[in-house]
Amino acid sequence: MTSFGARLAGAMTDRGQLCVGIDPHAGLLAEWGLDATASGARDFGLRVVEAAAGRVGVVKPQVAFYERYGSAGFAALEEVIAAARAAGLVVIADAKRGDIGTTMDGYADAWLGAGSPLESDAVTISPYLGPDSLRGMIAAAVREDKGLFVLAATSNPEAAGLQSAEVTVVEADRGQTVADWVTQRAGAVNTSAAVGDDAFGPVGFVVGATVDRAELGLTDDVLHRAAILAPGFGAQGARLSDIRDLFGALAPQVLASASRSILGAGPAGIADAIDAHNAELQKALHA
Ligand SMILES: O=C(O)c1cc(=O)[nH]c(=O)n1[C@@H]1O[C@H](COP(=O)(O)O)[C@@H](O)[C@H]1O
Repeated sequence: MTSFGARLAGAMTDRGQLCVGIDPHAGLLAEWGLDATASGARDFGLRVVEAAAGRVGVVKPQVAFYERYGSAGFAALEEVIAAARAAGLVVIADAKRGDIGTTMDGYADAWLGAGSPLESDAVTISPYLGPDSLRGMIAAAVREDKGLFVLAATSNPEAAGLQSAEVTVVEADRGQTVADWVTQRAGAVNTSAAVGDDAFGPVGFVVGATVDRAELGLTDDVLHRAAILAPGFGAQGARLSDIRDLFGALAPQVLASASRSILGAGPAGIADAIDAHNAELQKALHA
């Protein structure tokens, strides 16, 4: 199978750098004329997939909005993921899983395992049990040709206090922020012999578009060969037209993620909203 890094880079080259979030929260379901049930969330997801296919290369279903309906919600999510993958979209399951090593293996099986009902192309994961807790998950991504997006610099303002905190790391010869530590440790595989020389390695990072990377001690070199999932555009205030100012030399690595600013257009307007987001992004990237 082609590596995740190659699949993602191909999707970004062919279809651009916009990632459409699939976030069927209660307010949006009501606006879309759908019930706040697993079946409503399923119909919502399938309609977003239909609009996204051929317009973008990547979608990101928000697992929480399916999980809230229990087993019926997971069945709905399985259908949405399968439909997206069948349509040729790269699927990032936004599950934000994080636990100790052996338990993480279970999450790896669930989200990355070949033939798993929830099999996706990549999953978001949390490193706050320590970056080494991700080791098994990273090994699974390499083995399965799948991807990970590790929370490094999240878009929510209250996270900066934690992610910019300095840690004492025995092997480091300098103080390191939590964000720097996480990206350095988890991203090491991207330049190791274990992976090929595709544009991206298997470990990407979440770096919010609303974040001051310098404050978090995040330098460009630590993100070398990492895909960057950047939420925060649209509803959270960052503008796609500013992508080059926000990300500088990293801009070509950025997957700009937006949910509410697209989904709020409703079922009749979503295709146009995706086109408008794409046009704004393309103009900013290639001006
Ligand atoms: O991992 C994420 O996608 C994520 C990380 C982060 O730092 N901030 C963030 O907002 N997200 C997710 O991105 C989506 C943002 O939605 P909108 O603000 O509506 O575009 C939600 O599904 C969030 O859970």
